[in-house]
Amino acid sequence: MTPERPELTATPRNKGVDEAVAAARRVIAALLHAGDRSAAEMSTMADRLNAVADHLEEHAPAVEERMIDMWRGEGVTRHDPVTGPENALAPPLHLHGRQDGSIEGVVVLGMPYQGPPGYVHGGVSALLLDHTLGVANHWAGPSGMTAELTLRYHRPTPLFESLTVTGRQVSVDGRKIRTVGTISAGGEVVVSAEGLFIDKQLPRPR
Ligand SMILES: CCCCC/C=C\C/C=C\C/C=C\C/C=C\CCCC(=O)SCCNC(=O)CCNC(=O)[C@H](O)C(C)(C)COP(=O)(O)OP(=O)(O)OC[C@H]1O[C@@H](n2cnc3c(N)ncnc32)[C@H](O)[C@@H]1OP(=O)(O)O
Repeated sequence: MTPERPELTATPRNKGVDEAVAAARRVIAALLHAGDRSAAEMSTMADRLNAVADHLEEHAPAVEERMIDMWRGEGVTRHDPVTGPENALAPPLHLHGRQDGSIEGVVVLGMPYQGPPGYVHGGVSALLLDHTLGVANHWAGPSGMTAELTLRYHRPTPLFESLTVTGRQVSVDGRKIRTVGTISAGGEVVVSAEGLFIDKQLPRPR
């Protein structure tokens, strides 16, 4: 039996790379928050962070090997820049399926995602919606690559508040897949999206 709210994105594990990535997200947000107004000694910070990066680079597998890994099994939902618990650029948005065939997730965006003062960058909203529409297609049936993405920004999208992101496949006509989605804040739609996806799968690294 399908659970009532099936998970469509990987649940972050409180260990391994997920745990380190969660810490990296904190560092990114804290650096932006602190800025040069902070009392922290930033050149010491830079040395410490570079030492961490040196260590990681030294122990990382070859890119080709890692790419194969990323596209195997559950890996497909672990590395993307929207939901991926292994990707420090991902807020991350956690998506689940709804009984009506659409999908939904909730996210709070902080300073690293700022565009206009106090509000989310429009390109970040586009990123969230492109990905959510793509996952909505996977959930509903045929999926593909984004050919067109049309956005309407109705109201500024607030930082530091719960945002609900939704996606729903509306039609499939041959290879053409049409999908819609929204971002809402406080129960009001702030961004809406319409996407045209073309049924095409690029080969996975192997
Ligand atoms: C069971 C639940 C499991 C849930 C699992 C959860 C997660 C899923 C797992 C993995 C998730 C991973 C990712 C999914 C999420 C999000 C992904 C984000 C999406 C992207 O980030 S993706 C990158 C950006 N995207 C591109 O990088 C595309 C570049 N582009 C191309 O690669 C080609 O351009 C392509 C392929 C689009 C088409 O090329 P093509 O050669 O295959 O087809 P062709 O050109 O013949 O077009 C066929 C018919 O579409 C019409 N058509 C085409 N383009 C059109 C347009 N723009 N406007 C209007 N009509 C258009 C033609 O007019 C023709 O129409 P007609 O047949 O009527 O003549």
